[in-house]
Amino acid sequence: MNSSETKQKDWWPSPAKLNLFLHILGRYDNGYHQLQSLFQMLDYGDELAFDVTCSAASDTDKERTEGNAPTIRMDIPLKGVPDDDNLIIKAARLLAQKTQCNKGAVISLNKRLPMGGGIGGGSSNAATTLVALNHLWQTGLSEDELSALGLTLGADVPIFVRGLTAFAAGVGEDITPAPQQEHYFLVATPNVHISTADVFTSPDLPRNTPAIRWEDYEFEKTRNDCQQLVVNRYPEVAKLLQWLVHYAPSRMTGTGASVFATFSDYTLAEQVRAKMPDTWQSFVAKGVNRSPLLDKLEQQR
Ligand SMILES: C[C@](O)(CO)[C@H](O)COP(=O)(O)OP(=O)(O)OC[C@H]1O[C@@H](n2ccc(N)nc2=O)[C@H](O)[C@@H]1O
Ligand SMILES: Nc1ncnc2c1ncn2[C@@H]1O[C@H](COP(=O)(O)OP(=O)(O)OP(=O)(O)O)[C@@H](O)[C@H]1O
Repeated sequence: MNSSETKQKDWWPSPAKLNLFLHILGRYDNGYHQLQSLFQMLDYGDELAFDVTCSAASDTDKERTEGNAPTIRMDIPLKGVPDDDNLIIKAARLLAQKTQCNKGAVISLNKRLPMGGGIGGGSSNAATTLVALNHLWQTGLSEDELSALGLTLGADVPIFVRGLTAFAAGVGEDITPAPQQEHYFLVATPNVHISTADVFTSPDLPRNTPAIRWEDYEFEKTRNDCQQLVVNRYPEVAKLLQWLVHYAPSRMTGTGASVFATFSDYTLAEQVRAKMPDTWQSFVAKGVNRSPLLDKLEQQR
């Protein structure tokens, strides 16, 4: 893609998140876990652009299903993720189906976030798709309706639809906005793939952390209940945490593999990043209380 094409697109932010802590309180009958977590929105992430189509799919379009089904497809398929499995396409199809919308979309993705990193890439992409297409297709769903729809795609989708730094309980859908001091985070990802489902099905995972009251939250008094298991299984995550903790308070996010270190100063975070071995992918971002997706939506109205 050349730079003039990039400029013409109207990009919608799809920010990353961090789990500043993640406690596992128990397990529901359906196998999902009862969590408590603090989701911190970041001012850094992927971007999505939507080329809305109003007519039926062309005869040559492989995406054409039956009758006059609209085209919903990626402009360029995400590497390793067929459109049928891509959460962006799943979200768009779900919205079209739910609202009986007869418009389509060709969707471009500027992928910056490491996939399967515990920073919410796919879930955030799904949420941005729901929010943006609900606006562009004028399908008129409320934030509550979009969140409920998002939950069927993944536990983290509702928090990205809401777009606020927040405490989350239940499987992640019971959200209480919780503005935090806006720190800078050095986020680093070792070159290992960790399956969220594998971590959650491990017999070694602790599942009995007592509930905390939100008003009692302090970073130092909390932890990520998945971290020890991941550190034991993945020496690269252990090595990265040992390296980071030397500079700042550090912890794993989600089920890994990404970890974050917290700084009050941007320059300091970048200085530490500059010292980091190249084998670890990394970025520095600001923790924000309001997601850039909400700002984008507001600009459109
Ligand atoms: C743990 C977190 O990373 C915290 O941000 C997320 O809640 C996981 O969110 P996600 O990747 O969107 O999760 P989903 O796609 O809904 O589920 C992936 C897998 O994680 C497990 N899972 C997820 C969320 C949850 N509360 N309990 C679970 O047990 C389930 O085994 C599920 O098969
Ligand atoms: N649009 C998408 N972006 C990234 N991954 C996607 C997307 N659609 C489907 N996936 C699949 O989802 C898997 C998990 O990716 P994702 O980046 O969402 O994980 P994660 O960062 O661990 O998320 P979370 O923090 O919500 O657990 C990928 O390995 C990929 O196969």
